[in-house]
Amino acid sequence: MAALGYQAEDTIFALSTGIERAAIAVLRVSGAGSRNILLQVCGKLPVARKAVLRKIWNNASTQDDLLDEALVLWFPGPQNYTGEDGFELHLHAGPAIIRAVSEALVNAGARPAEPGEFTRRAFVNGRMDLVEAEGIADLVAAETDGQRKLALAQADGALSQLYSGWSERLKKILAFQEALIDFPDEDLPAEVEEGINQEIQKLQFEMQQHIADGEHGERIRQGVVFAITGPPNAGKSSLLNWLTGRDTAIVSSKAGTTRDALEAACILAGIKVTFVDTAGLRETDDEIEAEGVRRALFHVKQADCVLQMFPANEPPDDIFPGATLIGNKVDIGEIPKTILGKDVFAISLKTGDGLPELYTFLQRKVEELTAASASGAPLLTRARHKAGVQEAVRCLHAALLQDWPELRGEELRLAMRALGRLTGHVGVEDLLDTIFGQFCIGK
Ligand SMILES: Nc1nc2c(ncn2[C@@H]2O[C@H](COP(=O)(O)OP(=O)(O)OP(=O)(O)O)[C@@H](O)[C@H]2O)c(=O)[nH]1
Ligand SMILES: [K+]
Ligand SMILES: [Mg+2]
Repeated sequence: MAALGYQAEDTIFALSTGIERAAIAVLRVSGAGSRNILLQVCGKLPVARKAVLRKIWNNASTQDDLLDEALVLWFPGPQNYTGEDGFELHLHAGPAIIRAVSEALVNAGARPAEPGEFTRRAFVNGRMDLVEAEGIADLVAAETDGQRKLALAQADGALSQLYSGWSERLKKILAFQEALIDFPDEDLPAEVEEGINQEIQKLQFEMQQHIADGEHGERIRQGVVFAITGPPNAGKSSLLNWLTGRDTAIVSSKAGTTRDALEAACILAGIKVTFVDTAGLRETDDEIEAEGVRRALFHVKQADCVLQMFPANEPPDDIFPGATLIGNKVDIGEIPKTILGKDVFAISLKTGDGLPELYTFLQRKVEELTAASASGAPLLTRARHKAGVQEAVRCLHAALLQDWPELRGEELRLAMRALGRLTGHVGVEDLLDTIFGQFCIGK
């Protein structure tokens, strides 16, 4: 496993609870020096994994400088989060107490942890793989139910099992492939080679399926984006404000009110949804408005879903690909039921007509965009995973095209390597800083 010589032997500590006002603050310590440090600040080692009330001293042996009375938990390694000896102090959460106890820990030989250092140690000590560690980072950052569920499954190893299952199968294929290389003149049944091909194709198919479902996982993790577009005065800003329950955008009867793209987010069907209100689309000589229109079109292109609005009596001639049509101001004029064969939602942001139906539709749309995979397999959640699985698919494809058994074996090994990098089982030293740098301090 990767060596982290410059820091692995240090004993680290961090405040694991938030810095807002609270009743209790947890200081967490991990590393080989934990036992001695704990003895120095509280005198006697508590029973493992049992919360015990103890006085915390700057130096327990001389009993000078009482700092707090706290719950102490002693977690000897390796059966704990980081795999090293460690302990927790559940202090009264006053800033002066936290500062004084932190200083006592430094006096005793610990140093403050870097962001993600606890989890990085857990990885280095084989307590979890990289995909699980990323799941922990996502779990801590989760704001919506969708993000929480996805992260929990990942931290729990569901995605890792999928990837390591593929690795295991590749290992078997490779073993058969080696047999073909080592015993070219033996009478290995023709089914062996045929079987290898079939198994490679099957793996390739499953991986491609996983990549195809991956958009859903990334949307759950990062949220779904809806762009609101249409001509000036369609009521786009009114819709943004209504959907998010906030007065984000200026609404006025002056056409061309909105220039910049405005974003506001809310939670819909357990998913973070960002609505982008944009400048009304029209030909204009005004330089600033023209830039607004250019940006509007950019957002329409980027969005997961486009809400194309128009005011009563002004039905559009063109429809953006895949857009949902919304006719507003049904209170003052006619709105066609369909345009170019597409259904139209008739609403009024003034009277509230049609809004419950639109809201239900948007919830369904979000569910559709983030639905679990048809096979029930865990979803891919990050670009890093996508790149790794894509690389493995490319290698399997190359293996299938390769007639030379030795070269075919090499492609299979490269595919295994791509999967190994995902979970962190091979060659990931250069990735570690990127991955663990995203964590907060204390995790
Ligand atoms: N009668 C009626 N007026 C509405 C309705 N919805 C919005 N309005 C009015 O229409 C005008 C334009 O609304 P906005 O929300 O600013 O429209 P917009 O599409 O954002 O306009 P731009 O930013 O200029 O492109 C405002 O005066 C709103 O009060 C509606 O359902 N019925
Ligand atoms: K307007
Ligand atoms: Mg507007």
